Amino acid sequence: MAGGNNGTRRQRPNILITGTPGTGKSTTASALAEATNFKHICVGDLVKEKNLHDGWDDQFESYIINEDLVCDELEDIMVGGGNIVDYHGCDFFPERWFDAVVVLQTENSVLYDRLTRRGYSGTKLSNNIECEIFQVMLEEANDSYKEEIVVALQSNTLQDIDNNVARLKERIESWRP
Ligand SMILES: Nc1ncnc2c1ncn2[C@@H]1O[C@H](COP(=O)(O)OP(=O)(O)O)[C@@H](O)[C@H]1O
Repeated sequence: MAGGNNGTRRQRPNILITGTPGTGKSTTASALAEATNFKHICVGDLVKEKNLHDGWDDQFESYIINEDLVCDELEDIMVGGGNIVDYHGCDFFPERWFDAVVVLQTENSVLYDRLTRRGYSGTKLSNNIECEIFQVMLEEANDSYKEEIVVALQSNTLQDIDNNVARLKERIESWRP
């Protein structure tokens, strides 16, 4: 993990929202960005838009993200704070970028339905369900960031989204450099 925490220089915090695909990162991040006037950065979309990848992976049916290009692209933006970043991974970002790391979690049956509706099937579907069962994203967050900034939140219902956004908004508003 590169660098220490020099977040104290930011006037506003940066929040990372992570979790297995389908847990509601994008929905939560965009609602939170709207509620706080922060910038929502969907890393998946950025990778596609700016070609920050090394091609398409047929097996995983996704782009092979180029982590160095993503970090270079975001560095200047992150320095200023006020960002809500969403991505289904967190171990390659510089630790110093984030003041809170939120891991969204969803019950297996609920996640299964969401991913099926999204058109996932076969290995792609089972890989993602396993990722959630084994809490891979929570473990990655705990391995990559200080315990006190990692928070796991349930994302099963629309009410959960409202609660999570309200809670995170409060945390953002009470944050001090
Ligand atoms: N907590 C939730 N309750 C109900 N539906 C949800 C919830 N979170 C996400 N969804 C729905 O599940 C789908 C995937 O959500 P999305 O935000 O795109 O997930 P992610 O960004 O983690 O892949 C969307 O159709 C969204 O409306």
